[in-house]
Amino acid sequence: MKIYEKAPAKINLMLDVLHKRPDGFHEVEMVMTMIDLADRLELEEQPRDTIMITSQAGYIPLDEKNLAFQAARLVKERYGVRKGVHIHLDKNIPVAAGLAGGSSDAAAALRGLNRLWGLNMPLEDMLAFGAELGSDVPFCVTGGTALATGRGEILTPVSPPPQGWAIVAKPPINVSTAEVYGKLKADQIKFHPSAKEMTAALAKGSFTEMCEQLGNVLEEVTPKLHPEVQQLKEAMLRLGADGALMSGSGPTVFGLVSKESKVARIYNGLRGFCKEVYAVRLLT
Ligand SMILES: C[C@](O)(CO)[C@H](O)COP(=O)(O)OP(=O)(O)OC[C@H]1O[C@@H](n2ccc(N)nc2=O)[C@H](O)[C@@H]1O
Ligand SMILES: Nc1ncnc2c1ncn2[C@@H]1O[C@H](COP(=O)(O)OP(=O)(O)OP(=O)(O)O)[C@@H](O)[C@H]1O
Repeated sequence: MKIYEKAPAKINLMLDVLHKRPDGFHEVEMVMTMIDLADRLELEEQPRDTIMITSQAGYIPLDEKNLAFQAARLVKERYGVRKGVHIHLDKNIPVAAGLAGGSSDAAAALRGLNRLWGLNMPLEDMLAFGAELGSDVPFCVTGGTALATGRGEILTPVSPPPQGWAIVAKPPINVSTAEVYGKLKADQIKFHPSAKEMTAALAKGSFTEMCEQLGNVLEEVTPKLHPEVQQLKEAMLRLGADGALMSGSGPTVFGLVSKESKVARIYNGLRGFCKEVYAVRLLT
């Protein structure tokens, strides 16, 4: 039997850091939502009790470093499953981009294995396993639109964004999330975006107010290391995006537009700058 699971990418509509915690993680307030850009997982039982990961993408680890492998290993250990699985990852989400590609694959693996092995895993277990795998994984388990607090694993559902489009562009540079958080001076943040105002804008269904409330304190770090990030953001706005922001720790920048008629101009304008550009719907 084969099972298919979709693993959508996330964007951070806002990301604030409150302080650095004694455990080294940062206490955050983020509003995250999913976009219609997704990896596809194909899960199939194996005759042997092993976990095998394959992918058409040549540039991701396929061993125990892969987050989908780690998800499968965790489920097997905790639920005492003595069966093997082959997970094929059809990667579409750019890697190390700030779009939670690996985290979403891990979450989709948890959902898929629950079905493949008929485990009836309670949601709390999936969320707890997700939190062991990475800060973004619990949100990827539930999907939708949520306020994420703690180190990102405490989730409160909020209203989805109004209908609209995201133009997503990843410059050809690699960014380490740990390095970006490491370089942030949490006590010297110049401007804190507001989770409260963002969730209020979403509750109103106002595209304009959602765009006004976009903000990410990690923009104090990544664009200083890589000026292309700021240039891309400015290009998005110049080409007519209603709002633009770096997602997560970057380097991906997304621009938001409510009108489909504006999408092509921004998409085509950015293709000159950047090879990896996508125009996708916000998932509502
Ligand atoms: C930047 C975001 O993607 C925004 O959604 C997340 O905050 C990061 O989520 P993630 O990639 O799943 O992060 P993890 O794999 O848990 O952590 C990677 C590294 O980022 C740093 N980290 C992560 C989350 C957090 N709240 N504080 C941190 O300081 C830590 O140094 C950690 O070792
Ligand atoms: N299934 C996977 N897909 C992509 N990368 C993976 C996967 N599993 C492990 N990795 C590793 O994780 C690293 C980060 O990739 P990923 O695409 O998850 O980053 P990201 O989009 O910045 O995530 P986040 O937004 O959660 O910080 C990659 O360099 C890669 O080596």
